[in-house]
Amino acid sequence: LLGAQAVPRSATGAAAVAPLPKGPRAMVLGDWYRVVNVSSPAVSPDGKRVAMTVTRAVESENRRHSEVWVVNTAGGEPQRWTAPSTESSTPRWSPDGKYLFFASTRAGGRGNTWAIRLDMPSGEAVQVPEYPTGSMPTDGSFAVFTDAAVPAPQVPSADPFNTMPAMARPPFDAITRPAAAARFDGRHVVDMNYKNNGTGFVPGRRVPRTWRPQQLFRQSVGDTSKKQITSTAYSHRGAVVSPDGKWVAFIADARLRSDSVADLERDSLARLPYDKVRDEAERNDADIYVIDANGGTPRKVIDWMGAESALTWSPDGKSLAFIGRPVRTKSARIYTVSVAGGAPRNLLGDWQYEPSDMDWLSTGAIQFTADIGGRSALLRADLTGKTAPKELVGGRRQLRGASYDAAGKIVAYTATSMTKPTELFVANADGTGERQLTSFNKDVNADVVWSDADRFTYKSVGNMEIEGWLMKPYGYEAGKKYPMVIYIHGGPHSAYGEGWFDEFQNLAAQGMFVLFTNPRGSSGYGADFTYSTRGRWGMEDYDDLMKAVDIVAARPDVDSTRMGATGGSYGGFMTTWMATKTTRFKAIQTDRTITDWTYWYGASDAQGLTEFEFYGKPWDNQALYDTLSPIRYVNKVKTPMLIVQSEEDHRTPMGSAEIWFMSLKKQGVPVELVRYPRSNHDLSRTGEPWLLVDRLGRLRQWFSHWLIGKN
Ligand SMILES: CC(=O)N[C@@H](C)C(=O)N[C@@H](C)C(=O)O
Repeated sequence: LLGAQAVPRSATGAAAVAPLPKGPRAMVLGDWYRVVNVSSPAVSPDGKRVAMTVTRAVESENRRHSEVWVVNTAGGEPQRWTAPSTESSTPRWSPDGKYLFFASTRAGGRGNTWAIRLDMPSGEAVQVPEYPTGSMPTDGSFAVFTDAAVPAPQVPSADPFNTMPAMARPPFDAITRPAAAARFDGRHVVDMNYKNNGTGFVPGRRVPRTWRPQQLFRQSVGDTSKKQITSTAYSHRGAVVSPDGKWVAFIADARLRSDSVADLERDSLARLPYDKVRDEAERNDADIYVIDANGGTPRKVIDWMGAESALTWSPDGKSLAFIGRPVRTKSARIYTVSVAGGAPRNLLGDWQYEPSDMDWLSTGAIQFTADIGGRSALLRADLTGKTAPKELVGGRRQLRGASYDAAGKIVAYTATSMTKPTELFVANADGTGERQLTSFNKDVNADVVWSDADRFTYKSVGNMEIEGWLMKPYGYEAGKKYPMVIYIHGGPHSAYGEGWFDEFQNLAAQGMFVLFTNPRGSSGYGADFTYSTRGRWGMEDYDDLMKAVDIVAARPDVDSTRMGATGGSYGGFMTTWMATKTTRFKAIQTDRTITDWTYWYGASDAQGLTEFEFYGKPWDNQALYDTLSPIRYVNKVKTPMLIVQSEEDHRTPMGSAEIWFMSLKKQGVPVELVRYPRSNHDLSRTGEPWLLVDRLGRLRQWFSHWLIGKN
């Protein structure tokens, strides 16, 4: 009766949790549930407190749980501020200090914005409809936000298909109809975007296509009425109010064309075959505008070629800063421009790295975080643009989510390093006086000896410098030889780095070296590096990976006869590609894999990736789609492979894994396919905890079996 029946179908049942041995010791799978994640720090306007989201796994219930916690910047124990019975996250303080707002799914309210009162004792979270959410002037008297002014079109209540499951209903443009509404529960598809990795299948429209341009609204604090200040056929994006409350800056179509015209033009261009002159040219789809905060006619601030984002006012209200990217293949820069107009100033010059999270502080400084290869740092831009930005907080770690007090004196951020899961830190805004404010992971850190990694760089094809890391096995002893597994990241435009990572720790704990690198194509090294693999996937980036393997295999403590490879998504493509090109690995694991780019193009929710990277659609460039598809060379594979795939992965759908599995089976190559239910492309990151940990266990077992000879 137990057996298959004992496996729960969903995350509802509670299960007993086995106690773990005291440390110091190697990580065991159960430790995964103990690691706490800290995110979304928010410094109070007076700089005295920091609120944050704290997320833990609830092992017995196979779920994660998030709460809002608060800690004094002066130090002391962090306190939980939201109820353990509900999910709460992403806190933010009202500028007047009266409320701590946060997102929550608790029942009995409208929308998901809730607040804790700070100006009087109050036990329960409340909703405050008279306190608007949006961009506020310095005095915090009102907020500006964007919303559609017209309601979404409703399907008539008399629609004969209303009783059907949403995906089964015949979409608006459909020619066919169910023989009987009650007898068809399949999926009827007419539109291109009918599935999405996160949300799953997306029902088609039951009404004609309409446009609902985003308008500017303002709402005063203490008043629930919302005043619409624009009424246009184009959308307003990224709206920000000037510090004095008189103006609103926003981003909109460069010619203020209606959303319908801009969308229809984009749709028809997207149908054309790749054309070098047209598709590689700089485009000006959007520009920056300013409008009176009570409405009127907008004025264009600048005609700037490229895409603008992260619009921010200077504290004196005379200038605007934005992050601009001239074309997709060029690095993003921070620019400032006078509100009166004129040429924007590039503050980063030809600095190699790209900004994110920019703030223009009330002290006048522009600060931002940036990935510097595999680490990240907090930096201050030179407002003249003459010198490279100054690193304020850095080191071999990853910083995220910088948040400042109103005076621009204090900054809080989360940080993680190779052997330290995320915690909250605070420093003076100039980077001095840093202190760690939380130790949520104290107990697990005391029990588990997390493995550290040595960073190295090496020269690869074309003299390109590549960054890599080698993580030592748990219990490493000089003079002994250990197996090694190389990890290959996805994207391909993402990166590994200087942060605690469950996957690396999982294998290092089994007594293996873990090698990871950022081959060309990775993000974090500037756009030239990121896009240097365009049309050449699996070529020089493969060489970059294999050169790292050569370097490590030559070490006296690495057993080059016991090497493995693993990777997910683009890394899944690369592991199958490797399997067709070399037999030097004793075992490979391929995760959320891609083995045929033409199949992937048709089945994935992200065709734009290869349309750009492979210079067109499969029928525009079929030879490239074929040449770069591992399935074309599957007859060369000799290496045992573990394939891990999620049933609801719409990014890298199951077909690639199925054909790989069948091809290896037919050739007698050892292969296992593990298919995870109720999970999508993000199983290894945000999947159900029991399934996620099960996957980590399979990787341990696979490599232990083939590389160590134990299971
Ligand atoms: C853009 C994108 O989703 N690419 C996928 C093929 C991919 O490689 N994703 C990475 C980020 C992953 O690890 O899932």
